[in-house]
Amino acid sequence: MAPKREKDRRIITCLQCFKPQEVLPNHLLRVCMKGQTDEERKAEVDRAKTSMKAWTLRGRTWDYNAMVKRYPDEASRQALLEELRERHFLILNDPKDAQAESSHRPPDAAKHAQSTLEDCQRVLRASQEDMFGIHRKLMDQQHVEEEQRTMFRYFCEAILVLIYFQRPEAVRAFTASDWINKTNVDGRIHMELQSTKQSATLSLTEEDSAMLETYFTKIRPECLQESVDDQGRFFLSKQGLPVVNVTSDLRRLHEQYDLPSFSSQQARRAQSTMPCSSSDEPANERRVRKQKRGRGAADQADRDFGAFLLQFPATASSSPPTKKKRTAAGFPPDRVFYDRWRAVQLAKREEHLLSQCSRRPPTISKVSLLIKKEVWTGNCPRPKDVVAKWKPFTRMQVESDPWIITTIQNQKWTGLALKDFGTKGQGVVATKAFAMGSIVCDYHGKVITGAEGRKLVQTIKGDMGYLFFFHAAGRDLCVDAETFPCECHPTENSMGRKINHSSKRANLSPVHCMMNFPEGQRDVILFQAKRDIRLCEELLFDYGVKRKSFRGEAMTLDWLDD
Ligand SMILES: C[S@@+](CC[C@H](N)C(=O)[O-])C[C@H]1O[C@@H](n2cnc3c(N)ncnc32)[C@H](O)[C@@H]1O
Repeated sequence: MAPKREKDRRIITCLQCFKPQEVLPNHLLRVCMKGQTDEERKAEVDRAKTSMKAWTLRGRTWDYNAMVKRYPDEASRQALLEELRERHFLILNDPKDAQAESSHRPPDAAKHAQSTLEDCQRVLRASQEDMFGIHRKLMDQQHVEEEQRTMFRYFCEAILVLIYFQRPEAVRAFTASDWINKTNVDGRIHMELQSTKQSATLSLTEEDSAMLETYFTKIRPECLQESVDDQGRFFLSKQGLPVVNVTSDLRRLHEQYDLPSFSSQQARRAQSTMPCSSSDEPANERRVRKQKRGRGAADQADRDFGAFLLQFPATASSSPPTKKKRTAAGFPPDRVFYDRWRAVQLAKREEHLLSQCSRRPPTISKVSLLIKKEVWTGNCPRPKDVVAKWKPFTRMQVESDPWIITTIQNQKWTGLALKDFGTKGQGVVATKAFAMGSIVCDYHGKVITGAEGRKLVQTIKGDMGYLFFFHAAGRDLCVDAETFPCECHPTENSMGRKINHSSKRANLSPVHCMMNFPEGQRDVILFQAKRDIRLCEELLFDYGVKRKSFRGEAMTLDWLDD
């Protein structure tokens, strides 16, 4: 029987003797800090709590696949693996488990013997391959049976219960908002379960997080129904109702794989009380494992994903390596690298599509059209994902963007119209919505730089006609705003120069760029949307006019985010 422990007591490691203590203050008082003051002991307790918290946040789960990548040497890796097992770390994708699957204990034996963590987590390993298959199908937007979707949800619930030791109640109460507010810290996904009575912080591996994300983005939205109150919960039934019984879900997952069922309580008990030492493994099982793990498998395990990518470059247009090709090249026959390869390709394809809509965010129909033009048979990005990933330009993209370069030359900016604003004269309005970060147009005119520009900056104050910018890129430069229409476009309305001033309602920022024109680089002032601009809104920028008596317009330029 498991030793009696108070229900929610947290074990904290004493940083003096490095032994875990149930009641650290008492331990310090009696043993490690006997002769010291209460304040010193209190400070020590705080120090130990902080250390424990940091350890919990960093996680105690190691992924064997990540270890293979980091420690290609088989012998050192095995030594590390043994050490970690002895210290009761949780090893994901442990090669030891793969062989243990077929020889699981019958239900009765599991009831009587104290369950190990491996027993409790067996269902995750047994179902992993199937779940990756469902994950892949969902990513490919292929049809996934209702039953498989439900199993995938059970699997995600089981991850939280059996790997992260959450109580069924906490999993039930887990909300979409908890998930949305997660953060990535050094490759671990930190998430606060705010909705539980005692808020808990989980530190998920990227792999586990990817499964939950797939549920969240591909399965959950299909369950949402307008007439059903989902209470903002993360896990929903196919009717869109919050899941009620996580324990039953777990049991059904076990039944599906013909495995004895393990409860969350058993998993927590196994985690806190059962050693998970390699010596638990019967000698004959170990031998069988060694025999099964032939030289080929060891070699495969030593190869990392980087080598896989070198062998099979993942570009937007490349075909995925078939199982035959993967195995012929000495890589594992399973789909772990294959799946990662497809994820890399998907990202490249999204990048490729986004590069064709760099100036402004695309619409879903535009992305769908772009995808149609490609000859991709599978692994197609979803238009709405592409739209969601659109980001404002980086400086480098802007400076070489062919559309912007051409449009500066021909002054045919789209989505802009002149409007009469009475006392302030004409102004420019948006005839289409511009998303924050979009390049709207340029401030057209001859740019005067160097000594001449500096002289103008110093002497021209008070003269109308020059919109002068100073200290752009560490230099003084002015734009001739007097010659209108400009010499290069005598018949065109240069929209940028018709934009009125507002310091409070400015929706554009002037930014300085060195545009890469075919004839060479040139200074250009572009207007970038400071925020989303609505249809029919007047475009305004801050002229930088500080005093009424000052008749010129001056400003320091912003920089585009790199
Ligand atoms: C670059 S032009 C803008 C276009 C100008 N409204 C026109 O009709 O040609 C700058 C001039 O517009 C007028 N202007 C711009 N913003 C204004 C404002 N907020 N209020 C009044 N006049 C303004 C001023 O006469 C200013 O010198």
